[in-house]
Amino acid sequence: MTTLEEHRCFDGMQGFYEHASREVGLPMRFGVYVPPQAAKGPRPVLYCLAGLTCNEQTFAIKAGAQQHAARHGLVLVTPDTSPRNTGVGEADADWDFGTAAGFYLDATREPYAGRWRMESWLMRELSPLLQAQFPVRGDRAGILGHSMGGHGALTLALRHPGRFSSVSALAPICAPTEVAWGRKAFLGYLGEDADAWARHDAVRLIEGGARAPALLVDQGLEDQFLASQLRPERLEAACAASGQPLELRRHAGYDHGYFFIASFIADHIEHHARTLCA
Ligand SMILES: N[C@@H](CCC(=O)N[C@@H](CSC=O)C(=O)NCC(=O)O)C(=O)O
Repeated sequence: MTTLEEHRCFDGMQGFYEHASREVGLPMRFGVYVPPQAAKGPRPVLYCLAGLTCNEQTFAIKAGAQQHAARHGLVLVTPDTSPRNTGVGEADADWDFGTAAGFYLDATREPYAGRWRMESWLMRELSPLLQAQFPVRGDRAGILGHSMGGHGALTLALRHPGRFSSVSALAPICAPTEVAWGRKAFLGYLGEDADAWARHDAVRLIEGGARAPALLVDQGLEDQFLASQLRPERLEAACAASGQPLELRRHAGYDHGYFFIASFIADHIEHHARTLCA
């Protein structure tokens, strides 16, 4: 693991790191915020997944989460959103597919299958690496995400029961098989395999019986992607029909961006700390 940058932040340390990923076969980057309480021993960890066009620095720089993580003693991890410098030329053609648009799954379709292994990287490689290199408790992890990262947080929690004790999302893509961003990504990464698509769709997973810890979801009502790409009402309906606990909060006036995230991130950190730091 290589340290790229480290910065003192709210008496803890915000760093950015790179390691040679076995799963991806390329260097992968991630950010880690270590809170001051970690000086006395390992702390619970909260994975923060960013959206389309973002990298490992975006959430760390723009969300304003560190001050709240420092208060509660949570380690924050901000993984990059896709492999980089893959040599797959077409991966750089669009902002909503390929580079910076990994959708937190393992691709099965060429030319993406070898490198776009975001789910395996996060779940099988980054998690043990963090426990080995940082003061992180192995038994207490939460996950949150924004937009494409919200899709990632919901689906990873639903697909890996027991791995995350707390889950939340801001403006998540709730039903990717029904919207353009998701359909484009799933076709490109998974091909025309409808069953595989359903296994990476939060609404379909919940309808199929998968369960996650109680969900907190915030959504701005002036979000430019609300009706076309996000569809929180589909998550609301699936949770109501199946008994999956969900608190969905709708906020007048807020759009899709990081000013929205920064406005509600304290509530999300609090939501996770209530379980992870109990
Ligand atoms: N370039 C796009 C807008 C891209 C965008 O809004 N990205 C969001 C995530 S969208 C879903 O995953 C984001 O978080 N951007 C980073 C930021 O700093 O705001 C367009 O032209 O519409």
